[in-house]
Amino acid sequence: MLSISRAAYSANTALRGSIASEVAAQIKSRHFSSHTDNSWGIVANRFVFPTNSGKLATESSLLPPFRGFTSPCGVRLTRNLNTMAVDAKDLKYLGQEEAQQIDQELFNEYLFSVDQLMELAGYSCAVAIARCYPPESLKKDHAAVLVCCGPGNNGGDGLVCARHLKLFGYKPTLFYPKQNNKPLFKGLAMQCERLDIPTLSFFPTDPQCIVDSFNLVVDALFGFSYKPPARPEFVGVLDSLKAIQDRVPICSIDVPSGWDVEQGNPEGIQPDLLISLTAPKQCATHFKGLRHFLGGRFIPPGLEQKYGLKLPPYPGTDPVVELKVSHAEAGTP
Ligand SMILES: NC(=O)C1=CN([C@@H]2O[C@H](COP(=O)(O)OP(=O)(O)OC[C@H]3O[C@@H](n4cnc5c(N)ncnc54)[C@H](O)[C@@H]3O)[C@@H](O)[C@H]2O)[C@H](O)CC1
Ligand SMILES: [K+]
Repeated sequence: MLSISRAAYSANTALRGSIASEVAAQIKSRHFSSHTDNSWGIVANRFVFPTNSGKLATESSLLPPFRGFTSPCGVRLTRNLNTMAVDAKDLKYLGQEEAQQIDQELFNEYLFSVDQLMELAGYSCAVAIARCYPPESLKKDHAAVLVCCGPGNNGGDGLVCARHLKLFGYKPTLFYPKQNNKPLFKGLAMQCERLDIPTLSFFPTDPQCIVDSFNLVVDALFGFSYKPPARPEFVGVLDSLKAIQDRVPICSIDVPSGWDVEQGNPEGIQPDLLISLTAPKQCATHFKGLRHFLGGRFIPPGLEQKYGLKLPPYPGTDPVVELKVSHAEAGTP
């Protein structure tokens, strides 16, 4: 076991080189034990560099780099071929203030607790991810997935999602740099820890480490309360996600992180999968990825009518409904 901090990692080129060459040489596993990383202000339980059992699948050994049809992790994604996908044209696309109003009304008028809605939201995200990227189709390290969680409720959805992904047979790892101290969040983080979900204590500065280790990145950094520009402590992470997005698909929860909730962000990350919660936000009209789901099946009909949400019917008992993605329509809510 080896202790490592972010500073040590950055300063130690030999260590970085050894991590990279580990992948090339298909070395079996590497573990980093508990430590405190003050530069992020967090205590991470441990860092585990995912193990590679058997032959490591590299991009070139798997597939041609066809973004838009086949993801580099070997999963075939289809667009608009899913007959269950519904036309999103009738849906209402929410602005930031309206999304926050609905949220407050759910808590104050309908007396839901945050825990309840977060559980349903995070669960629906895990279901949508499993539909698009079944664990058995992911080649790297037993379906290894990196779940990046922010400080707000979007991050809480990510923690719940990570827990369900683990129960679905994935191998999630958390990156949760600014941990929320509220009891709800501490509980969610502890549940992940008890499920043996490790937490990265720093974000690898070498994008290749992420590419080699993870099949997918779940983006739960910021949701509908984000206000650009990103504060300095998150700029590096958002840049790293941009650097790897053509090689490791990003699945964004509710809002692609770093996007203005209404205007989007053409320079920002471009997820392959977007899971909107409650109702899509206006920025979803700028989504250029492959598949778009609606989740968070908890809106009472009275609230749906009051805000004119025109939600599509969810199939059967499903917690998610797939929305058609039509890039010709992007920009017209
Ligand atoms: N009704 C629903 O649909 C539900 C949705 N859920 C999820 O909750 C988020 C919204 O959560 P909220 O806590 O209001 O905000 P965020 O998570 O988006 O982020 C707030 C967090 O981020 C910090 N922040 C804001 N701007 C910046 C910036 N420019 N740089 C750095 N940090 C920033 C801010 O200080 C806060 O700490 C919604 O999207 C859904 O995912 C619920 O889980 C269930 C109900
Ligand atoms: K997000």
